[in-house]
Amino acid sequence: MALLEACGLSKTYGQGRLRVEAVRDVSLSVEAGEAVALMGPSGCGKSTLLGLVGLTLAATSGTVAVNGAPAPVEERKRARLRNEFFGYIQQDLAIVDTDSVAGNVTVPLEYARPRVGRRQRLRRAYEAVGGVGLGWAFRRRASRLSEGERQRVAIARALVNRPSVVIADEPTAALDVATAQEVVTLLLSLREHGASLLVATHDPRVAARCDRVVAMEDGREVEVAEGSPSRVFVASGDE
Ligand SMILES: Nc1ncnc2c1ncn2[C@@H]1O[C@H](COP(=O)(O)OP(=O)(O)OP(=O)(O)O)[C@@H](O)[C@H]1O
Repeated sequence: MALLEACGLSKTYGQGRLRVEAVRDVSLSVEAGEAVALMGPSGCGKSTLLGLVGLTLAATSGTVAVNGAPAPVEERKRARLRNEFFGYIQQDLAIVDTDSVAGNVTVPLEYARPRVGRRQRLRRAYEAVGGVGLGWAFRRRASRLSEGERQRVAIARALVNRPSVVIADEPTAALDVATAQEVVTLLLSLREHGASLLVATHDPRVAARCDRVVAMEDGREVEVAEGSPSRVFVASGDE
């Protein structure tokens, strides 16, 4: 049984002339401890698919099962599952610049059930921040950090609630090559704790370090030769 299993997912935005079929009949599974890269040209539906699989978007059709059970439809139950099962790294990072690193990283724990007390929240946040090598910046304002450091804050926040699956949207897009490699190493190290990674990326170097590549084009999954992310990248016309 896959940890996460999506079947026949489709998502249509808008209506009439504004109608966009962003994802069309895509199936995808993620096993425990697996890192899966989602590749394809800009606008092919990667972020939308991450939203559907990560239960932050409602599908037009198709199903998502978590640990073999269908994802709940009711919003409160979905929110709870999102908080317990997933960690998210959004494309724009969604870091509150005016808050400290500690303040940003404790956010998922504020919604955790059963409740996690303040002292425990800070302890776990400090552990997560230390785990990404930013212990020294725990009390620092997020706005004072470099782009690579902010990316690490986003990773710490995604990990703080010990998720089973981390969903990352272009986590290396704004980084130089060396920092991007460090960030990927950090993300892949989650597997040592049994967590899985589903990462949308344009970067073949990121995809090459994952266990498996799922390629998309125009909302659909396309065939990819086993273990050849660079071919996908070239075929997608981005290089
Ligand atoms: N909220 C929305 N309303 C209408 N159309 C949308 C919305 N979000 C995305 N789209 C459209 O859906 C299609 C897929 O977008 P999506 O962001 O999922 O692609 P992507 O592969 O992640 O792109 P990128 O790599 O540039 O982030 C695009 O045509 C986009 O313009």
